[in-house]
Amino acid sequence: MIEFIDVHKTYTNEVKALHAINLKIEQGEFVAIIGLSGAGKSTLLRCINRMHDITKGKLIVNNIDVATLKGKEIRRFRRKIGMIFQSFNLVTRTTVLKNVLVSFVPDAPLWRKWTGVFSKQHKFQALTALDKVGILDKAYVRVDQLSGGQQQRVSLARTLAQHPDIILADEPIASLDPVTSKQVMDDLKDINQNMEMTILMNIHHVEVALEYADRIIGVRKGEIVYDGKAADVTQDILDDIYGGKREDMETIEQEEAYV
Ligand SMILES: Nc1ncnc2c1ncn2[C@@H]1O[C@H](COP(=O)(O)OP(=O)(O)OP(=O)(O)O)[C@@H](O)[C@H]1O
Repeated sequence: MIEFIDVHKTYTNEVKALHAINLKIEQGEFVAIIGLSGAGKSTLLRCINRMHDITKGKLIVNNIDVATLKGKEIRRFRRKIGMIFQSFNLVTRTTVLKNVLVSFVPDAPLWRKWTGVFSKQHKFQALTALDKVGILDKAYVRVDQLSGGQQQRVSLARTLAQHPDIILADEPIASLDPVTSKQVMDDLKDINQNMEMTILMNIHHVEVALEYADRIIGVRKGEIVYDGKAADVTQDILDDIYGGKREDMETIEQEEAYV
């Protein structure tokens, strides 16, 4: 479970990115975080695996108080939290398989890291993950010879090979065409349903968020303004998340009342 208890995040430049966030996400949920650019979506996601430190409140992930982790504990903790990015974060000049095997590096003995020799078991796990996302046939192909969608699948396979409890997806389809986006979203849904991994995703494509996620969290100016079922999201709710149109309307109505 992921639990935010009155979490605040202020960056060193005084930008208040998160304000009084209270949130509980149960294991196995598929959640999409939506909101305008700069609303705080990435910050919220990146606090979960301690890429950013929170400045106030408490953040509990799988019964661990994230702020108390130090050094090696952070690395161990992160192994249970996979992350995929808009930019895929792959080493493009090497093979797909080697990119997936990298997920085992923290566990590998030092000599294996130096020589790049991985155990049969790790290779089997990496190939299984590639099979799971439908690109087993690309295992020995260099990443720079793959399409964007295939590269995102490699990144997903690398995450799956870790067997995480949680997958954080930061704009996973932002640089993909609609057809490839659908394949990646189908993969995420399948992983969520069949492997019971929690998926927490930042996304600008509202229609995709509503189609795939079970729960929507709407963030505006660092605050949660909607938290509920995707099926219950209305146009009014979207207007509220994206720019406070309703507030503007109320102001206009009040001004008109004075004329
Ligand atoms: N490392 C940082 N240092 C200082 N300020 C930051 C940093 N990262 C983000 N911010 C600021 O914090 C606020 C929230 O940013 P964040 O990236 O979380 O928003 P977002 O909703 O993910 O935006 P986008 O959709 O454009 O990715 C913004 O005002 C941003 O400029």
